[in-house]
Amino acid sequence: MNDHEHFMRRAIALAANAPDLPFGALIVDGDSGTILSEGWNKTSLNPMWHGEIDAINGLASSGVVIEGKSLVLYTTAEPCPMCQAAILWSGIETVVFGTSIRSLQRLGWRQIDILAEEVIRRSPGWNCTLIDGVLEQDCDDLFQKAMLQRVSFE
Ligand SMILES: Nc1nc2[nH]cnc2c(=O)[nH]1
Repeated sequence: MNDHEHFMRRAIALAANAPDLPFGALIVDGDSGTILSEGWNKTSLNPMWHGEIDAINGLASSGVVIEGKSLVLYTTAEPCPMCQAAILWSGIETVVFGTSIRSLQRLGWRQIDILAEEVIRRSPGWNCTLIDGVLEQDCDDLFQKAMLQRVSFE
């Protein structure tokens, strides 16, 4: 298992905290491999509290000095435009995700139709590398299962 898969497994484990909305995220120091913060979707408390926002807030309130660090964010799903903008503002260099927004839409998830790469493309001078499709099938399965559960309760 490579590092990306290792940390994506952790994002999947974090997503289990929100089985109906399995968006798990963590931020890692890319040089040392230290996990700096972890989060998951808490939109039942606040509609903006996406998994990525939870991890970013956790890092901001941890007191860890981030200057000079190469931050990598792992998330079970491609960041929405709100999260991708927050990622740019946070200086996170690399985002690694599992499921794509297109896959989520295919599985029936309501998503804002702006891809993370489009947010970056429209932000010249802001640097962020996207790495997609890490443990994609495992992540897709999480979202498919959550959607099937949801439909069966309707
Ligand atoms: N990536 C991502 N997309 C979402 N769409 C709705 N909630 C979330 C979330 O927490 N993360």
